[in-house]
Amino acid sequence: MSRPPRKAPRPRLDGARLTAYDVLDGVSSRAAFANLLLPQLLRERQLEPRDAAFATQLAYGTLRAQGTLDAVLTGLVSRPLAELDPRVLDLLRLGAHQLLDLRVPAHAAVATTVDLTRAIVGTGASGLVNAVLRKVAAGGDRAAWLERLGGGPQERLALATDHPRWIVDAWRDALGGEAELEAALLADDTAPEVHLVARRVARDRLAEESGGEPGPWSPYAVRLRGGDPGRLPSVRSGAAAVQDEGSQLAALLLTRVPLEGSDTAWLDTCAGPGGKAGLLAAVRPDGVRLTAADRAPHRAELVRRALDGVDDVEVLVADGRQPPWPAGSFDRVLLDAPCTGLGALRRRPEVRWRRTPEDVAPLAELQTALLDGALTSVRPGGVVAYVTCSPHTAETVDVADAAAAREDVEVLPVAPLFPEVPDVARGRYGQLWPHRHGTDAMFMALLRRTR
Ligand SMILES: C[S@@+](CC[C@H](N)C(=O)[O-])C[C@H]1O[C@@H](n2cnc3c(N)ncnc32)[C@H](O)[C@@H]1O
Repeated sequence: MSRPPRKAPRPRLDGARLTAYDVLDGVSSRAAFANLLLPQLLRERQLEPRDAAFATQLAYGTLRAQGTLDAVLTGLVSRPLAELDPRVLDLLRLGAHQLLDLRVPAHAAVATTVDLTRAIVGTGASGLVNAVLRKVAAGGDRAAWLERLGGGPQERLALATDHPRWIVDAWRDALGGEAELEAALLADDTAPEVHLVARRVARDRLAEESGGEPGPWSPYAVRLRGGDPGRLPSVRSGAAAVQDEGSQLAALLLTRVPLEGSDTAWLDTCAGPGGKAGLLAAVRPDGVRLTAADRAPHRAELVRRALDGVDDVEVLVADGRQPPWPAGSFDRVLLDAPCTGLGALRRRPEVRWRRTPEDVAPLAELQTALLDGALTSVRPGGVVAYVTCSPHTAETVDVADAAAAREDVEVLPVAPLFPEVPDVARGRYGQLWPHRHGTDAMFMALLRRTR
């Protein structure tokens, strides 16, 4: 009996690099979100902590640096990058990131990427990857490549900080100049700390339980240095939750002014998945009923779960542009509007390359209609907090200014309501920044219906 021919041994693939590649592939071929896919793969594959950390660094770093990596690769392949097999492009980016941004020795970065290419795409492609990555290595480190790529100061800043040019321009506009621009862009490239919100547990007890520190701005915030918040008993019971300290301030803004007359009906008009509604439910005075609505049934379901067991709340599926409740039903309304999410780029490394300037105008139109709906929902004398996790002027100041131009609307300046938070004023409105406050870049406006 003849023995079957032995298969050539497959190179042992490096678990961290394979996992990073699978994240890049999920993002480019299925529009996956890296911050959801990566933890799932790490759980399934049970990588050693060191490998898991390396996979995270590789995947997030490659996704963030895509623009710079593509600028380098463009000159080294004979075809436009868009015409390459997308798997090959992801592998080239993964290899180039190790060569330019990490202290991985060139031979290791090239050899491991070639092995991956052979296993994932085939031998033919591995030759191309080998040749291109050798040219990347021969061109020196990131600084040398940036010098070679040239461009004007703004283009260089975009490449050096791994941001698309249009976002650099939007940041400059929102910051009012160059002074903090580079610091703001670099802060966007740093993984955020995990923040907790103490909803039905004392903040000090939560800090003790988690080993974290009280947050500097929100009286409910705890900032963690590490560890898995999902293991904490308070998080498991729903007494605490993961929530950026900036989002906590944005929800608290709604509560910071006294009202004349009734103050018993609060509305969160875009509530899914329920983070801010959870905090509002916890901090409202006795006798206040909270209504939380979302247009998407599955998002409303998430709100229902977030508020499970909480008294005096109602969760509805409703379109905030055409409120189904009578006009003037509420004393306070939070509108945490759908937006580009450009203020949370630290959390979602691929979003800066997925979003385009064309996304902004339709969102601004939706935000304007939602703010109109929120102002219809609030009674004369009541307040609307308009917040976004984007600092882009068209989604923030422009939307709020347009509403403020109505004769029945008055702007309540935000900064005096947060005396403990430095440098929060953006004119009459409020703006948090990662580089200033260690939070997402949340925008906040507070409007009162005068009649
Ligand atoms: C920024 S998220 C809200 C986050 C939420 N406030 C929190 O803290 O967890 C925006 C939400 O608006 C919802 N939305 C989008 N268009 C809407 C509309 N026309 N009416 C009501 N909700 C809408 C989306 O489904 C999404 O859940």
